Amino acid sequence: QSVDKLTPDDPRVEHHTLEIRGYNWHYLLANPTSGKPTGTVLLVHGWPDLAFGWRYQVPALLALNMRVIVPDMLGYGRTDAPDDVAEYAQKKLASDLAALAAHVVGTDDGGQVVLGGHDWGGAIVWRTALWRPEFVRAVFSVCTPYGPPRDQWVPPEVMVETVLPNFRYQLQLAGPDVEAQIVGPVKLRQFLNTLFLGRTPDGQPGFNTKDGLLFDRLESIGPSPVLSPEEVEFYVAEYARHGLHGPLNYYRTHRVNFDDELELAQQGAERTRIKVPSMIVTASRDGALPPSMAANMDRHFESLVKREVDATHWALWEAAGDVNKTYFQVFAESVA
Ligand SMILES: O=C(NCCCc1ccccc1)N[C@H]1CC[C@H](OCc2c(F)cccc2F)CC1
Repeated sequence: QSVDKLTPDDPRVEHHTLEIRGYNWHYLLANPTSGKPTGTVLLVHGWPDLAFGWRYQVPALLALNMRVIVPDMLGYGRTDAPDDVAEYAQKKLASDLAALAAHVVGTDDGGQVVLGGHDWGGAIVWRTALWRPEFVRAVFSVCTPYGPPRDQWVPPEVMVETVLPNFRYQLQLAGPDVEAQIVGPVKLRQFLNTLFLGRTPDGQPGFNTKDGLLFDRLESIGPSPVLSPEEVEFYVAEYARHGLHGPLNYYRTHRVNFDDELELAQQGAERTRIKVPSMIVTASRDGALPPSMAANMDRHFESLVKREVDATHWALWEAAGDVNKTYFQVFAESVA
C-alpha cells in the first residue's frame, strides 16, 4: 500500500535557516496541525541523500502529533559545504544538532528531542547520544549499527582488508576520483540513479560495495526504481549547488573522529555505553550495512530494541510503512 510522502515544495513543511558554528544550515520544520506537539523528532539523513530523504516519515510523524526537524546536513543541499574535512567531525556535528534542537525546542519537553538517523545519519546520531546525551530523549538508527569508540587506531584500508570487506567502496569514496569525475547535472543524474539502484540495460548495477562506482557503466544506467523522475531531478538540482566534495568528506573523518573519541574509549564502557532508549532498524538486503553487523551491539546499550525490515539500503523509501511502524511501536509511547 502507498505511504503518504512529502513533495519537494510541500505545504506541510516550513523552510528555515540557522547559523550554526559559522555555517548556514537549512532545515525543514513540520508542526502537527492539532495544537501542542507531544514531542519533537530530529531526523539526520545519510549519503548520498538530503533532508528530503525522510519524505516518507514526516507525514506519519505529524499524524502522531510529533513536531519534526529535518536539516540538510553540513555539505548538502541548502546548507553550507565547507571544504575542510575537520568541519565534518562527528563531535562537532553532535553539537551542531544540539544547537539546532535548542533553537527549535527551547525548554519544551525539557529541551529534549528524539534523534533519528539513516546511514551516515545513523552513525552521527549514535555519536550524538554519546557526546550530548542531555538533549536526547531517545535515539534510533535505520541501517547503521553502533561501533563504540576505539582506543587503537586501525587505518580504514586495514579495517577493510581484515574485518569489513563490505566497506571497500568507502576507500574509493574517500579518494579524489568520484568528486573529480562526477561534475555537472548529467554526471550527477547518472551518479544518483546509480546509487538509487538504477541498472544498465542488461541489468548490471553501476555501484557495488567492493569496487564502488563503476565509471564506465554510468552513462548506460537507467532510471532509479525507488524514486520518481521528478524526485531525481530535485536531488540533481540540490547536488548541483555544491557538488560532491562536502558529502564525500564524511568518508574522510575516520582519523579526526578517532582522535576526538580516544578520551571516551579510554574511560571504558561507562563512557561508551549508550544510556538513552535506543532502537536499530536493519534492512535485510542492505549490501553495505547487512543486519549481521548489528548482531553484537546490545552489550553497548542500556535499552536497545532491534527491528528488521525487508529492504535494500534505501529502506526509508522501499519499506516506509514498516519503518514507520517500528518507530511508533517503540518511541511513540516513550515520548507520549
Ligand atoms: O557508505 C554509506 N552509505 C552509502 C551506501 C551506498 C549504497 C547504495 C546502494 C546500495 C548499497 C550501498 N554509509 C556508511 C555509513 C557509516 C558506516 O560507518 C559507521 C560504522 C562504523 F564507523 C563502524 C562500525 C560500523 C559502522 F556502521 C559505513 C557506511
